[in-house]
Amino acid sequence: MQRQRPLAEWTRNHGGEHPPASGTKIMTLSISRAPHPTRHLLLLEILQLLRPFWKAILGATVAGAVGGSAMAWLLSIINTSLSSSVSVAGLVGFGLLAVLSLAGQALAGVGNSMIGQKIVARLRQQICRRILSAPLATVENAKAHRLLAVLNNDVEKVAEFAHHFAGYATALTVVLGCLAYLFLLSPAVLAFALGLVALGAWLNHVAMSVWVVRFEEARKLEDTLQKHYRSIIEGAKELRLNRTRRRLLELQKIIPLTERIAGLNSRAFAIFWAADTLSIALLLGMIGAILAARPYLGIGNDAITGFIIVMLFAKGPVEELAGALPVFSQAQVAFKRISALSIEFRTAAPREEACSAQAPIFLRDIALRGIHHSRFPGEPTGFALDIPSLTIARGEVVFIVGGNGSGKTTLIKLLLGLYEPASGTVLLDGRSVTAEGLEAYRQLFSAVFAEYHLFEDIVAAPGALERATAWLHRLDLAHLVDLEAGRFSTVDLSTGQRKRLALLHAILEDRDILVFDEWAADQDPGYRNLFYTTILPELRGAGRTVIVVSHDDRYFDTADRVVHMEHGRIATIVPGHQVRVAEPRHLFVP
Ligand SMILES: Nc1ncnc2c1ncn2[C@@H]1O[C@H](COP(=O)(O)OP(=O)(O)OP(=O)(O)O)[C@@H](O)[C@H]1O
Repeated sequence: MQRQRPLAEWTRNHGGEHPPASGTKIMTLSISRAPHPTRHLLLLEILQLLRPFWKAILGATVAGAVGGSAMAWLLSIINTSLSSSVSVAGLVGFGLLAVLSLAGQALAGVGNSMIGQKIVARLRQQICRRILSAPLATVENAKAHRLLAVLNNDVEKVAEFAHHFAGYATALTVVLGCLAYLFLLSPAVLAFALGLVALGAWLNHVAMSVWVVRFEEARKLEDTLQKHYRSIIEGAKELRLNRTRRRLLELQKIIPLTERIAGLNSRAFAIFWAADTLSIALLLGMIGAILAARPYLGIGNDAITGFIIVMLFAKGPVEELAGALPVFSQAQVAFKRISALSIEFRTAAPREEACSAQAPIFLRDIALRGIHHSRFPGEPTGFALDIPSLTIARGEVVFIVGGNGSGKTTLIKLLLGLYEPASGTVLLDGRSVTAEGLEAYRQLFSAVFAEYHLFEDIVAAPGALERATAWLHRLDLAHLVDLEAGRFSTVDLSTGQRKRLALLHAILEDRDILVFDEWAADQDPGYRNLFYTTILPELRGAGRTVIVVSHDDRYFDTADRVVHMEHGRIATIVPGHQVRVAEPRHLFVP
């Protein structure tokens, strides 16, 4: 693999855009620091999210505006009817305007709630897509608890805002309609009302700038809380065995942290309620002041009663809008977090459609040349892997061995094209694997990692499902697991049994190269023996190339070659017997 240009440089030159889909050789970036989403990038993210819905947004806005204006007109009819008798035409007008106002608001409400929900769905899809297409190192470095906090917590906050958005939008159109009516009534009265609105807005703005800081602080702590959640679920066994650890986690971590988050949120809401009460006090004060100053203002009675009707009518929607502010602030904080993650995961990898999903033809060998890889680039200490040259021939069974932390797993992740090296190349049949070819290159492999995930669905080569039942018998799983509509009936099994099911997944995929990272470590002696002395030779016999990370020195002689790793380097390669490449065929039915 050849590193062409780092993502940071690309992003600098192209304003954070995706690189062109094809014709470029830009590789994915293995390590990316969490970027701070600038206003520009945030705006870009928001616009990208809204773009597909602009017609619906426009329609809902027009419906809302019509509904709000009709409401204002309605208020004018009510006001004039208070001082004079109502004609039949006036009553008909009242009815029509009421229908128009309600229809406009209902349409705006339905439209906005649909748009809100679609935006949330899109947001969820976009984050998942970005995580799915990001370089493995970015996912690993982002840490699971942080990703989960964004996926669960932040998206929910945005969803909550989206859920209420229709109500807010309707309230806003009613308030705007009321202001329009005040203008018709008397520009002087409108000026009063606008002064009031401006004062209220300023008050809320000041309060918001204080409470947003609290919300942001609380949100930061939620990441750590997610980590503790994982500890209490994943560490359930250990925590039950160690009372001191359990008490420490609960008393010194979870309780203080949750209290702190609650305290920050409560203070934020207290500020909101103070600002809200002050705004209502302002409104009532203004009505009182107008009533008191009526004789001196030179404004007609109509205008005064109209003003009071409008103010009292608009109080409800105004309160609703004010109540939306903390929800909006929380959604804003959450959206910033989502965007930061989204931008961090916006990879310079070629777009999906530009990549071939077809595995290339594998004729001769895969190789690493001049590879240097460091887990945390730029840091002088820390693990680094240096592989000047390593070639694995088709049909070979190669063991990668060495002490803990010597770099075996890192080496296979480089061979699989999962990590991008800082320098050096991965070669397939002598040709370097480019960024565009990487996706296809990875389809050559099936792997069972030491830290693997067991999927229930079987995504197998055509015809492989028939072989699955036979393999379930062979691996002594048939009495526990069934095949149901292309999936395993259960994956809730013992550690060794789960690993055997993972092996079955790899075999059913029928790929050219199989990689097993300490597969036999959890197996009983019988299955360990079966793996090394029967399954590996069978795979070799079926023309497969097999790479095995192993600590089982008893079985090293079953390999064609043993690559010995030490401190991120190849210490020795012990040659085995002559490799005889078998004709590829489907993996057999046992
Ligand atoms: N999750 C991690 N976070 C930080 N550094 C890591 C992590 N995993 C591995 N490393 C670093 O990478 C080095 C190589 O790890 P690697 O997993 O490749 O070793 P290994 O030979 O497969 O070890 P083992 O036999 O224990 O599985 C380690 O020595 C460690 O410094």
